[in-house]
Amino acid sequence: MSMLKDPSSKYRAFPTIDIPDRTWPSKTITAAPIWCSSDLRDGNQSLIEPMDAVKKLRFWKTLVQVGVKEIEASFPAASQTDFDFVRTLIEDGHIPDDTTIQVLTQGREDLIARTFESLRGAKKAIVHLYNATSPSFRRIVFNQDKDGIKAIAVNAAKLFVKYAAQQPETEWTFEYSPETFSATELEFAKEVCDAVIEVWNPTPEHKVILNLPATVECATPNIYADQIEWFGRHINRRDSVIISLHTHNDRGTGVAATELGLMAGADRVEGCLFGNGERTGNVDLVTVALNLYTQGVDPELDFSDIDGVRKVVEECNQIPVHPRHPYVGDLVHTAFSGSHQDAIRKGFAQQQPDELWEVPYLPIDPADIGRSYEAVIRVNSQSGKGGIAYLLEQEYGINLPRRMQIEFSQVVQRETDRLGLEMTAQQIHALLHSEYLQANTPYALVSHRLQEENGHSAVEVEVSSKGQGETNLHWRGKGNGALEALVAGLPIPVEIMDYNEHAIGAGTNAKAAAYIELRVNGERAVHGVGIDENITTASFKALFSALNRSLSQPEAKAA
Ligand SMILES: CC(=O)SCCNC(=O)CCNC(=O)[C@H](O)C(C)(C)COP(=O)(O)OP(=O)(O)OC[C@H]1O[C@@H](n2cnc3c(N)ncnc32)[C@H](O)[C@@H]1OP(=O)(O)O
Ligand SMILES: CC(C)C(=O)C(=O)O
Repeated sequence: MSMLKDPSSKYRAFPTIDIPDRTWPSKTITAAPIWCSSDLRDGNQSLIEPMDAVKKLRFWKTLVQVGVKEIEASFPAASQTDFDFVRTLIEDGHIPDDTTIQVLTQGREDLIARTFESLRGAKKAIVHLYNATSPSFRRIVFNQDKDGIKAIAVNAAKLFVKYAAQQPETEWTFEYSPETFSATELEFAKEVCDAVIEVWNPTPEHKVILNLPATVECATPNIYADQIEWFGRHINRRDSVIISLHTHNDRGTGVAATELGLMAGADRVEGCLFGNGERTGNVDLVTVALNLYTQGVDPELDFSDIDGVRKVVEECNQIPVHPRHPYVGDLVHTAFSGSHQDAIRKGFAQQQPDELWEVPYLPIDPADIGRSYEAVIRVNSQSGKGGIAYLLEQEYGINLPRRMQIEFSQVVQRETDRLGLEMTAQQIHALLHSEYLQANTPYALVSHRLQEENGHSAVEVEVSSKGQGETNLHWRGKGNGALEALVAGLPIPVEIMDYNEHAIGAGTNAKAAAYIELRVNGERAVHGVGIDENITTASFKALFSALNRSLSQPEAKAA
C-alpha cells in the first residue's frame, strides 16, 4: 500500500514532441513492411521455460513457412543452447536462401566474439547490437554519462567491423538498437545512431538497420509516431538506413504504436507471433499483418492456417493464446448475442464470393485464415433466433420459417437458462426433435390413407389416443387438398395460420420437412414440424406435432 495520499503523483506525463508539421496522421499504410520475428530471442527470453532445441527448430520452421524473411534466432552468447541452435540452423541447412538469420548481442567484446563465432559459415546474417540510451538507464544501469553510453555503442560497432572482416564468406548486415529509444532524448538517440552508422558506413545498396525500440511502452502511440517521424527526418544518411520498429505492449497499445510508426515512415517491424515477449509482450506480428490485410494490403505473410500456427506457438511457448486475441482467439469468429447472430447470418446470405467483404461484425472472412463458418455462431442464453436458425440450416439443412424461429428460440432460451451453458448445434437439433418431432401425445398419427380425385382429397387417419387409456381412433375428412381434408376430419376446431415445406438433402436420401402454424380451439397459435420421405406424411406429422403441442400447453383447452 502506497504511503502517498495520491499515488499517481509518483508518475509524470510523457512530454510531447515538438513537430507541428508532422505528416503521419494523414498517411495510410500501403505496403507490407519488412517483418522480423523476435520469437526465438525476445519471446524466448521471456518464457518461464525457454524453448529447447527441438521446440526452437519447430518454431523456426513455422516462421519460415509463414514467410518471415528475417528471423532473430537467438542471443548466441547467452547460453550453449542458443549458440548450438544457430550452429544447427547453419550446419543442417535450415536457412532458406531468401531468409536471413539474425542474432543479438550486448556491446561487450567477449560476447561479440562469441556471437560472430556462432555464425561461422552462414551465407548471410544480421548481427544486432544494443545498449540502452535513456537517462534512467544511463544513471541506474550503466552509471555512465552520455559520452560513456555513446562510447559503448561506437566501440562495439567497431568490433562488429573487425569480427565481420574475419568471416568474409558471410554477407553481413548490421543492426543497432538504442534500447529504451522511446524514453531517450531524441537528439541524443540521433547522436548515438549517427556515430554508429559513421563506423558502419552504410550505402543505399548496403543499408544498416536502426531499430528504435519502445522497450517499455511509456506514452501514447502518437508520441511514438512523432518520435519515429522526427528520427526519420533528422538521421544522417536516411537513404542508407532501414528504420525498424520494436514495440512492447505495456500500455496495451503496441499494435497502434507500430501502425502509427509505419505511417511515420518506418520500413521494418520486429515482434512476436501473438504478442509473446517480456511482461505484456512484444507487438503481435500477426495482428499487425492481418490488420493490413483487412485494409486491402497484402501483408506478405501467410496466415491461411492461423490455427495451425497458433498450435505450434502455444506448444513451444507453453502459454495459451487468449480466447479473445485478435483474429486467432477461440471466440473471435463467434457470435453469442442474438442481434449479432442475426446480422451475421444475413451477411453470409448476401455476401458474394468476389465482392468486398461486408459481413457485419466480422472484420475478416474466417475462411481466409483457415477457419470454418460453422464455428461462427454459437448459442447461449444471450442468443436470438438468428444463430439458432443458422446452426440448424448449416448443420442439418433445416430451414425454419421465420415465425417458427421466434417460437423455437424461446424453447432454446429456456434450455440454455436451465443449463447455464452454451448449446451445440447437435443439442439444438435434439431439442427440436424432442419439442416438435416427438410431440405425439395425446394423439399419435399411426397411419393415413389418401384418395385424390379432380382436386378433391379424402383422408382417413388412424390415431392412437393416450387420452383415456390407449385407444385407436379413425378420423375421416374431405377437402381441397390433403391438409384441408385432414383438418376437416379432426374432432377439434383447428385453423392453419401458416404452412411451409422444403426438401432436406437431394437424390434418394432426400426428405421433406413441413412446418405448420396451427391455432387449436381458438388458442394462441403454435408450430409443429414433420419430417418424412413423403411430403404428405411430413405435412400430416407437422399438423399432429402442432396439435399435440397446443393441447399439452397449460392454457390450451382439452379437445
Ligand atoms: C530489452 C532486451 O530485451 S535486451 C536483451 C536482453 N536479453 C537478455 O539479457 C537475455 C540473455 N542475456 C544473458 O544471458 C546475460 O545477460 C549475458 C550472458 C548476455 C550476460 O550476462 P552477464 O555477464 O552476467 O551480464 P549482465 O547481462 O548481467 O550485464 C551486466 C553488465 O553488462 C553491462 N551491459 C548491459 N547491457 C549492455 C550492453 N548492451 N552493452 C554493453 N554492456 C552492457 C551492464 O552495465 C553490466 O555491467 P557491470 O557489470 O559493469 O555493472
Ligand atoms: C534489444 C532491444 C531491441 C529490445 O529487445 C528492446 O528494446 O525491447
